[in-house]
Amino acid sequence: MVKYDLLVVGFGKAGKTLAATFAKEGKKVAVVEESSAMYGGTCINIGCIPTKTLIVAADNKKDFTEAKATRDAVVSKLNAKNFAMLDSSPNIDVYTAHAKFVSNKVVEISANGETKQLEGEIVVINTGAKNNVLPIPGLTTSKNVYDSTEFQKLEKAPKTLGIIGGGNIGLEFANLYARLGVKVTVIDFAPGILGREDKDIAELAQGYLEEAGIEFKLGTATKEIRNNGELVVVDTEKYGELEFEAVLHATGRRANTEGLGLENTDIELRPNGTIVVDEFCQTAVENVFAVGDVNGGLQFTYVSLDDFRVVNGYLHGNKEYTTADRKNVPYSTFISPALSHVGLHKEEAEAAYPNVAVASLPVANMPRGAVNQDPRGLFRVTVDKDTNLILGATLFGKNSEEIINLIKMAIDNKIPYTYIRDQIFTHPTMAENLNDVFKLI
Ligand SMILES: Cc1cc2nc3c(=O)[nH]c(=O)nc-3n(C[C@H](O)[C@H](O)[C@H](O)COP(=O)(O)OP(=O)(O)OC[C@H]3O[C@@H](n4cnc5c(N)ncnc54)[C@H](O)[C@@H]3O)c2cc1C
Ligand SMILES: NC(=O)c1ccc[n+]([C@@H]2O[C@H](COP(=O)([O-])OP(=O)(O)OC[C@H]3O[C@@H](n4cnc5c(N)ncnc54)[C@H](O)[C@@H]3O)[C@@H](O)[C@H]2O)c1
Repeated sequence: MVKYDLLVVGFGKAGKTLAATFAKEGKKVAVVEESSAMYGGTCINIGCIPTKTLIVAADNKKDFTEAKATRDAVVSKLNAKNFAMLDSSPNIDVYTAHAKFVSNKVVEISANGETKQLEGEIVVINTGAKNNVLPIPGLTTSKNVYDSTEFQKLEKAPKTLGIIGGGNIGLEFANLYARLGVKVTVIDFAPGILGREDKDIAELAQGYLEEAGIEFKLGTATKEIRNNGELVVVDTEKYGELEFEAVLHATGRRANTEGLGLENTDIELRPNGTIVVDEFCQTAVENVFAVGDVNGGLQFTYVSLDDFRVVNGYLHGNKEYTTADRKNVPYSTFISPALSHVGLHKEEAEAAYPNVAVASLPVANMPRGAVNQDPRGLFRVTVDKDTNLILGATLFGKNSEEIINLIKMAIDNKIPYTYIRDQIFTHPTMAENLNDVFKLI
């Protein structure tokens, strides 16, 4: 048995940051990662970074082969950098092996036929999530059907692509592949895409995606998937049989707790496989934490990083910040243009506050829209007129993934909308239009 001050299971965002922090303080740390292809976790290797690299490459008019080569180069560089960041520390042992709990604070690791037990005074579970596999007959047995991880390995783009699931992953890949010249069809059982957004904004987004050549087959279940030679047939309830060269399925991601041996511990699981934690990300076992996607919170890299802040504070005697204090988490969907949101949506705000003002400004009216030669999109802000505080914003337009963070800061710090309305911004920028949209309140 090898003993450590901190044992991290899974090389995710929160865990690797805790490992580096504790090692700097002279603590003995182990990090167990089951695959060398995953040093740095999902975001670096199969998630945010490779997909956004592909999107930028396509924006820069690279073809599929060039875009894929750029993606692969960025991923291998960051994978190596992440490994080196931990491995170069004399206080960290990185084990490339599958970890399985044998008791509350002991995991067994096995690699290359060798088995070892590691014990942590503090244990952090950061095993992330994996692609959900729906029980559709033929989904796992048909040729040319991929999840988002396998799909990124293709060396050649299909001519026609069916995407089952029009969520974040589905829409980002749909827009990307349409730009690369692929005929894309999105199939979803929801009646509309982007269901949590204001209806008119979701419809606007769908319109832009359709202009990009994407077809939508919504409000339908998929009965079966099978092959017709090399082609994939998706048999849908509402639209009958649809045929594609390849199919991507992206219908959510499930916590990675299967095969982790948690039945040998007192750690509790929810029915959907996520780990039950308190507001410090602590499991039912003292000093055993679960962070990132595996604990059932929002599945974003920056939420995993925020779990790090919570656990790190707790372990250093600062219990001021908990997950219950985490509010106004912004998000962006990287379609073209990017769709970003923070705080309440229009209807939520109107239901919660008696005196709400909502203002919208089309990108077509913005000087930077003309400069960018891209008039698509809309900025919408929602304000409580009784206090002048901002309740929410949807920024749909180029670079909104950057600007949305400004609004989050304003909401968190209770900066009244009048401040942003009258603030000096650089020109010509997308951000300066916050002056004008708040002027409409
Ligand atoms: C295609 C795609 C695009 C995405 N785009 C974005 C985006 O733009 N922005 C954003 O914020 N989020 C995005 N996400 C979500 C984001 O990637 C995840 O929320 C985030 O990476 C989760 O990090 P984590 O800390 O939970 O762990 P992860 O980074 O998932 O790390 C978990 C690690 O644990 C390892 N592991 C699992 N089980 C074991 C075991 N038993 N033993 C040893 N190791 C194990 C895994 O191999 C993995 O490396 C995207 C996800 C995908 C799939
Ligand atoms: N830009 C980003 O920040 C970003 C990008 C990609 C992924 N992510 C994260 O990864 C998570 C997983 O992404 P995702 O796209 O897999 O999940 P998702 O929850 O965003 O979307 C899943 C989609 O699948 C659909 N669906 C479910 N069952 C279906 C069925 N039987 N047939 C057809 N459609 C069905 C749902 O209606 C939904 O539209 C996201 O929730 C997000 O947290 C974030």
